[in-house]
Amino acid sequence: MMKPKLKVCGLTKLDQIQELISMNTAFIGFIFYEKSPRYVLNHLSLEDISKVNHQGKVGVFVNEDLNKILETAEKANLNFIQLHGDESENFISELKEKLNPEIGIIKVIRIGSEKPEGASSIQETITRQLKTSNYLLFDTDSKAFGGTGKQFDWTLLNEFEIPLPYFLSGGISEENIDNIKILNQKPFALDINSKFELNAGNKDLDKISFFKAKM
Ligand SMILES: O=C(O)c1ccccc1N[C@@H]1O[C@H](COP(=O)(O)O)[C@@H](O)[C@H]1O
Repeated sequence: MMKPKLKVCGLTKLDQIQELISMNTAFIGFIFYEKSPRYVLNHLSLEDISKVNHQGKVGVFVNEDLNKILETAEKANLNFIQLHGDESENFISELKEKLNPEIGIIKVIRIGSEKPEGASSIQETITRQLKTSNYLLFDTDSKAFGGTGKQFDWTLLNEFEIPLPYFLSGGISEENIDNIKILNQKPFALDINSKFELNAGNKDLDKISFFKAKM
């Protein structure tokens, strides 16, 4: 089995970013959602982010204006756009058309406590992303959209045909990570966030390093 890559999301401190890069973290995530307690522009400028020398810089957006995403991607020199809201396929198509083709698109599918009939509509949503997205990311549904530290029922993923590599997210921690063995299709990457913080946006690097070694 291929070992999943690691994404650490919700970064706000340059020293922690450099440390994560030196630990060979594959993806580093910046939240561009003003309502998030990890809103990166309260801590760093677009120029600061643009100067971070890494090929896995992910910008997380929630129902953001298309031009704003394009502008942020260019100014912060992002490598991936994570769409964490209710972005339609038309929106993602238009974004793909206008975005630098070297930037990958990660579409988030938020999963709640679905009834069986909900599962078929999730499958349709998953299948539709094939045309426009490069990756999927499964996270727990919530009013805050993400960063809640809550896990969804991972067994649901075994009911879906997942045609793209995917990031597994939503309350991942050292306590639940062993359960990925139940997944038929293994994640391309694990996305960790609030379970590895001293406070919002301030990561516990020792805890991350321990987790990485255990992965
Ligand atoms: O972290 C946030 O504050 C956030 C806000 C809005 C959308 C996404 C957000 N973060 C993403 O949430 C998931 C899961 O985080 P957690 O492990 O449950 O804390 C992760 O993909 C972040 O990119």
